[in-house]
Amino acid sequence: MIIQWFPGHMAKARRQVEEKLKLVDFVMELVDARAPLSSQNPMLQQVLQSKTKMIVLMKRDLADQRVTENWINYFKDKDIPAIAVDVNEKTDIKKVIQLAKSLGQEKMDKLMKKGIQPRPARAMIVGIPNVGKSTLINRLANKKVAQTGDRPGITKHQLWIKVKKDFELLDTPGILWPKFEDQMVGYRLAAIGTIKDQLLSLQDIVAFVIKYLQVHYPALLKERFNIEHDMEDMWEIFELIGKQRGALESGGNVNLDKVSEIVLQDLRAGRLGNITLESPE
Ligand SMILES: Nc1nc2c(ncn2[C@@H]2O[C@H](COP(=O)(O)OP(=O)(O)OP(=O)(O)O)[C@@H](O)[C@H]2O)c(=O)[nH]1
Repeated sequence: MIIQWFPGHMAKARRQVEEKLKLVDFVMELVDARAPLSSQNPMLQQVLQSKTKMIVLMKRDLADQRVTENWINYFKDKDIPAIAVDVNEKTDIKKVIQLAKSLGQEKMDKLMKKGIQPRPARAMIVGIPNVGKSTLINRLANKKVAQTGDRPGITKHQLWIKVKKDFELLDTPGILWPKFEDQMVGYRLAAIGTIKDQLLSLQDIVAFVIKYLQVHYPALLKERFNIEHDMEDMWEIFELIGKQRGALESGGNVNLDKVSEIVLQDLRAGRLGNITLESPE
């Protein structure tokens, strides 16, 4: 597999997350609802150790709702509270706050039993690049929310966002790298736009997507590109799409990279329909 993060980079990211973890009671791990396992960080569990976490499946508006429900049950079976979110839905944001408050409350109850004074529960958001960390923080902060100010002895500029009177959020998320051990993971992450297209062959990513759609979403593929689920010749498929969408070179040949971009743009924008690229089964 050609994708590599510099080990130094990873170590630094991990250290930064570990530092911030000391400040919080629980963690909100953001994953992409279109590929919830592939977009998890492989080392987060080790980093978290016994810290409580909840999972937020982001971008549910682009994912397949039925599969998203399966994923929520999958995590719940592992005793991890999970919730799916479209950041543009206010009710989703409210549900995140409710769930976070209940986790925070559990934590506070435990601390109070040990004689510690009640205080707001604190959480941080972690996730791989582009999963929606900043957007969710902004929605939770809801702009008018006051920030509680620097706390001494902690990295400068680190602020607590007061989401509710009993729930505060660290204003900077923890960024962790995705896992690349498996080529399929790479394809899924590239398809949803988490990793740069240049890291894998654009045409390979699209061939992966088309094969997946032929098996799992044949009707959507047929509707958007008029491609049958049993068409095997990838060259023919690319040609068909290229001709439909005018992705041609000067000599009239189909431009394969242009076709690839069209398919990926359609997929990422949800124009193909609601699609999830991996299932719990
Ligand atoms: N459709 C949809 N798009 C979303 C959702 N949440 C975030 N996005 C989009 O995803 C993209 C990435 O969001 P960011 O908040 O910048 O992601 P991030 O995790 O902070 O990214 P890094 O700064 O790279 O670590 C943006 O274009 C957001 O608008 C969602 O629920 N639905």
